[in-house]
Amino acid sequence: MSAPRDLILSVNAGSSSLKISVFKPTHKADKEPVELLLTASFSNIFSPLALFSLSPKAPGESEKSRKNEEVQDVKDHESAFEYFLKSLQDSTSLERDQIAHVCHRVVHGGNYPEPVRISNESYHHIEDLTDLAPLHNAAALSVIKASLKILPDSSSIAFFDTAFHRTIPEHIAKYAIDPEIAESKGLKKYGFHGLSYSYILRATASFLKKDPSETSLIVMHLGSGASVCAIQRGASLDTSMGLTPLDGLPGATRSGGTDPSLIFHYTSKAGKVNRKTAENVHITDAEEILNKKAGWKALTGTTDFAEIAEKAAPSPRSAQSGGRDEHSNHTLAFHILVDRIIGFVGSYYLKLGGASHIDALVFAGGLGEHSAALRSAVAVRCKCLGFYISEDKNKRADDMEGDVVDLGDSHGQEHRGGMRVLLCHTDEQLEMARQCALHPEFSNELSKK
Ligand SMILES: Nc1ncnc2c1ncn2[C@@H]1O[C@H](COP(=O)(O)OP(=O)(O)O)[C@@H](O)[C@H]1O
Ligand SMILES: CC(=O)OP(=O)(O)O
Ligand SMILES: [Mg+2]
Repeated sequence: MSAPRDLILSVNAGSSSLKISVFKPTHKADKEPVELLLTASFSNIFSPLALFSLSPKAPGESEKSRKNEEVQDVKDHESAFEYFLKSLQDSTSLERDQIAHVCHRVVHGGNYPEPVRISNESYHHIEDLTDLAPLHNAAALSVIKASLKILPDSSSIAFFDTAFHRTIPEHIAKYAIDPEIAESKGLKKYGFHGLSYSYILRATASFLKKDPSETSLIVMHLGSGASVCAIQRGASLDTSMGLTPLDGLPGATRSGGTDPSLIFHYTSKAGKVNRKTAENVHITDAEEILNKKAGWKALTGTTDFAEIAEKAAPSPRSAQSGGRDEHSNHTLAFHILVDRIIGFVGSYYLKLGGASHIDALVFAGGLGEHSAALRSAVAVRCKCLGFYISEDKNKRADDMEGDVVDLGDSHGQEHRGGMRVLLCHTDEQLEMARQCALHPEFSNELSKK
């Protein structure tokens, strides 16, 4: 007898990584809707040797299927996905035929308010949005194409980063430009990392024993792409990324927000626009430079933030005093990021109406979850708003259990409005699988055998 077709595969195509998790629905109203069976990831996809890891999570699955290896044949997201499916078949007890749904994280979904099943029409609509998320949508589409080809009996469903931010009010989402042009070209703030913010909202509300619709947070998703979001009573009020994921905070290879005119001056001499030299730099080159050749990689030569945090001096003074010390660029990169983060935290504190309207400040993403030095530097600057952390808890956070960890200094909290400082281990793959298993139409298609 063949195994039931009930597995959910969640695929997250990042700018240089591919994260995949496999889930089984529990079909029980009093339990979490899905159970994790396996996680896999590829990093450094475009480097000569990508790194592949596979970890079984189900109790029955043999430890023998665990892998951590450099792989030769993976050169892009599509080949990484194919390599994963082959490993699933060869090294685990799971079968491809058991996969009912493949959930794809698609960063730019334009005005799609909900997940959509991939059809000719939705595929082409996502393709049209590729220019607005140049590091992401094309990678996701290549994996969608591969799954339609290799898994023709499973359905592919797109889950959008942008959907969470559809509640941002008009006066915050709109730019001060010609309204007709803005409307006809869809030029507005869309916001990203929405699957992560959805997960964090639910997880922190449950931790705080509140209903999500009564929970207000300032959340920092700090990964190789980084953003901040103000969540007011369960709805996105503002976020730091905009029309594209380039705006706001700097990232591993992204500049973050700059003066929009900077692109015209980038290559001209002495900071003056020289039409002759500017002619040689096409506008799409500028987009490529600001997305792929900027950020902390451009400042320091590495995308590894752990190395940057380790080499950065605790105060930015050495970077300001002429760059004499060996690691002044690391110091500069670290403190540029801290400066931009606290700028958004301060702004969102005001937009949310101050301490009595905010439940917590939340750190998440690769840097937010693992860099105690970055959390400490941000928290020191946010103390004046009434956010207190315990340095001891901050240092031990990696060893603390649970998907949400309280970093707070309870003495401070008791005396100032009760705002918490939390760390949340966010999980975009789990968020998609949950939404899929709870969706009336998609859940009906999961075998209950
Ligand atoms: N221990 C650590 N200290 C500081 N930064 C870290 C640590 N571990 C991972 N990171 C950083 O986290 C980033 C990746 O975060 P992640 O949220 O997984 O990003 P993405 O999935 O968007 O690529 C990398 O830039 C990496 O340098
Ligand atoms: C939107 C975005 O920047 O995503 P990521 O952080 O996964 O690169
Ligand atoms: Mg990410």
